Amino acid sequence: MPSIVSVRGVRKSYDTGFEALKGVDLEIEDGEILALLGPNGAGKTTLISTICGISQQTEGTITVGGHDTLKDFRAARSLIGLVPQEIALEPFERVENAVRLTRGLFGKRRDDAVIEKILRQLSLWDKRDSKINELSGGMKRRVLIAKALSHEPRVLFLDEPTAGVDVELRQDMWNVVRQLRADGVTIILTTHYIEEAEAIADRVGVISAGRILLVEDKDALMRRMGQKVLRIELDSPLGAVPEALADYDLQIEDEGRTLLYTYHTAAPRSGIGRLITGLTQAGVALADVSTAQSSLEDIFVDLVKENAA
Ligand SMILES: Nc1ncnc2c1ncn2[C@@H]1O[C@H](COP(=O)(O)OP(=O)(O)OP(=O)(O)O)[C@@H](O)[C@H]1O
Repeated sequence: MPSIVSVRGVRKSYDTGFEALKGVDLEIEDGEILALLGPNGAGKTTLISTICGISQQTEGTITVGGHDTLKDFRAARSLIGLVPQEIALEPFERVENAVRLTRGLFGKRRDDAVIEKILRQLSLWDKRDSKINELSGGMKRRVLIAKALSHEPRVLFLDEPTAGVDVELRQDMWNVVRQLRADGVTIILTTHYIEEAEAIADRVGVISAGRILLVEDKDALMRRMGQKVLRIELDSPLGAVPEALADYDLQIEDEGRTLLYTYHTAAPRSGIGRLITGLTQAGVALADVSTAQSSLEDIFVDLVKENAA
């Protein structure tokens, strides 16, 4: 898939001298939903602000739709919609007006059909004449998205779209995001919720301490996540894996007292039954058995820890 956003060798130092981005390379594919995961202070907001041209990188280049964000700021920015985390709206403004005004700020001519389409898409059409302070929190978030879409951007950045919202509203937001993607909008969202990335992302990026540690297809990550480790504690130490079990990828640990068997939960058969039978037939006595699942959260935590070390 072609890239809609290219980030190459980007570094960003603030006036304090602190380097928040330490050489970021990232290709965002046209039409994808990319979730950016990272601990507090990782540089997610800095990266988004830099791509959107709100702050300028110290080194490196960024293009959006082929336009350089520094040399060709207006053209690049016109392709981007940004939904901030904080709800910052004029309380007494009416919904439709607020969205129309934002379109005007981008220098786009008035187009009521576009505004209607956006409001309908976000289920705000019935609320178009409501004052913003009369809306629920969820509806206010939808207004923020409508404003970000008012100038028909091709790329939409959502900063923590579901921070602090209840489960039902979260599902609702996910549906909105999926619908926008179906309409051809590329979506980048930052999130602290790993299950959010699992639910809607095509790809997942992990950022920590100003570096991108991983960008990977979500399904590939889920397959990794589907790994389980069966830990078998033995009564007495084992020198080698019994011949009959040579086709199992077994690890011997703890001077022969522990056997580790890694298997995929998605596989039709785990092979555990045959393994236990094989061990018993070979006269190996088991003391205890347990399993542990590696989750996206584990992968994430391990990655971040390794990077900090
Ligand atoms: N204007 C600024 N001046 C100096 N340092 C800053 C500035 N803005 C951010 N930083 C620092 O840069 C680092 C990255 O901040 P950033 O807000 O990009 O992180 P984040 O990943 O978005 O975090 P969070 O998940 O908490 O929102 C932090 O250490 C932060 O303190």
